[in-house]
Amino acid sequence: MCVAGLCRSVVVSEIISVREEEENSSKDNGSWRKIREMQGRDCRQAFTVSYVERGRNHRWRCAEVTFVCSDAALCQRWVLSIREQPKQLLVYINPYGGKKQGKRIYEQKVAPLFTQAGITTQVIVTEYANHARDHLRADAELKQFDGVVCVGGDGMFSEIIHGLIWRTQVDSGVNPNSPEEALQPCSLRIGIIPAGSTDCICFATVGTNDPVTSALHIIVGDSQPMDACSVHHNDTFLRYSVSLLGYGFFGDVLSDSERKRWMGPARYDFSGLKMFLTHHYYEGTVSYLPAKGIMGTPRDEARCRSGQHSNMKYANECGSKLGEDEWRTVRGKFLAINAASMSCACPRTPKGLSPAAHLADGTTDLILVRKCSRFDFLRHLIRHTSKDDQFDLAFVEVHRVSRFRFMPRHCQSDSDLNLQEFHKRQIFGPLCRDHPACGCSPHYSSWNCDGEVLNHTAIDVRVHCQLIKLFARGIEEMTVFEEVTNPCAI
Ligand SMILES: CCCCCCCCCCCCC/C=C/[C@@H](O)[C@H](COP(=O)(O)O)NC(=O)CCCCC
Ligand SMILES: Nc1ncnc2c1ncn2[C@@H]1O[C@H](COP(=O)(O)OP(=O)(O)O)[C@@H](O)[C@H]1O
Ligand SMILES: [Ca+2]
Repeated sequence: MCVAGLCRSVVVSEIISVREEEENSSKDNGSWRKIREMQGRDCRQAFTVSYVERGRNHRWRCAEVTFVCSDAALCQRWVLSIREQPKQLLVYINPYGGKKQGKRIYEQKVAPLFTQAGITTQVIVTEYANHARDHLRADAELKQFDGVVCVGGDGMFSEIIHGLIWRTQVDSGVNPNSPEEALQPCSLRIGIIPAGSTDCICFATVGTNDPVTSALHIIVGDSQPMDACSVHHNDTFLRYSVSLLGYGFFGDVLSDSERKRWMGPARYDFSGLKMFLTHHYYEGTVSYLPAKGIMGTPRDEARCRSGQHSNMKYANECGSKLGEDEWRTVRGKFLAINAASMSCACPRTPKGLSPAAHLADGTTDLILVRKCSRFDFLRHLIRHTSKDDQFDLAFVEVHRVSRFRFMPRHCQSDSDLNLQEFHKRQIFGPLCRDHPACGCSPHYSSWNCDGEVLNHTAIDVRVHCQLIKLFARGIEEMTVFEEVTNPCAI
């Protein structure tokens, strides 16, 4: 089918909207006359298709093409051809995330696209922390929605999954508090409109932090399954994590930066530099269950890409219980203990904390950075921003695991303490009890759990394969184009 003499085609699954052109419409600015001149008098039907056009760096934009034909039935089939797209969405906006632009970004860039695509919305601008989580847990009439949209950063996304996962378990009679329970996957998809400080979950699942691109992934109804870890302390549920669980460096950066929220996203640079200079290390024991039956390792060259590895469920996942004897243990002094359940790519590190990690394979990559010199730690950090392998250093080890535990050194009673209580005690005592005057490392760091500080240090982490779904498709290989469907052929 030709437009202005050019043969054009559109990928059916990337149609945003289709509208019939009315011949006598008041909006007709002579286009029908032009269509007739070029296509002949037989052309009685025309329709305009809005579709996804790819730009640079995984960005999507909306483009339009008008098709003409003589056959009304063909035209109708096109109008009905849009595949399952969401029709009703529940939108939560965090007005205080990132640079406080969430509301403006949604109203100016996203809402008009939803309207064009015929999507209706219920919009809730949050009024306090955990507003969205609590609304999803108890109040939201979820049956009427095809998905939930989160406008904010990783912390806001974390609220949404906590609400949704909890609600799904309670509705299906699963005890969300038990670390041994197989959790019920959430059926509603979540869309992320990036409006936070790091926005790593959006970047690692879409390839860019661009609100329009994210809105278009929602409109075309993309679906990307994603793993989530449950974090427990002594059989008490603490939180879920989908991206980074970090103790030591990333935990300290987060807790320091929370006191500097007024700085906006720059707080992470400030606290990052401060914590790098402080150079604290922490002692403890990490035990882990290596992932079984896996098809890759954290040292692979291959990346998690759309339609390839991102949807691989490894044999170990969701699966057979591994015996207690298969646990491995590492004791030592660590600058950082990180678990990356996805690459954790973000503008700070476009390849990510664990570049070969997969979104939906039922595993997390456990990265142990042992105590080393400041210079060596800097080498490790800088490698996140270059082609060099950040794991190819003597003091770094990385394991693909399905479960892990951490126990800080020092007395059991300390590690059982709620961290707030522990920090209170520290105010009245020296940081290091062994060497009161030396100013060396404190005993405990805290865990950075997708950008939220955890109150306990001793934790038990289990990966739940494909527990949630996003309106995304993973990062596309730049050279790969999907099969193109010519409208003449439908
Ligand atoms: C000298 C060059 C140093 C380069 C360091 C590169 C390493 C950066 C890794 C960043 C990993 C980010 C993982 C994502 C974490 C987010 O969940 C969390 C909260 O995000 P948000 O809610 O949007 O604010 N962000 C962080 O914890 C920030 C870590 C920044 C560390 C410098
Ligand atoms: N209305 C609100 N007022 C204050 N805090 C909020 C509000 N809505 C959400 N939050 C909290 O703000 C924190 C940070 O949100 P996020 O969107 O991740 O921004 P950032 O990326 O800048 O950290 C989250 O912990 C979330 O629970
Ligand atoms: Ca994973």
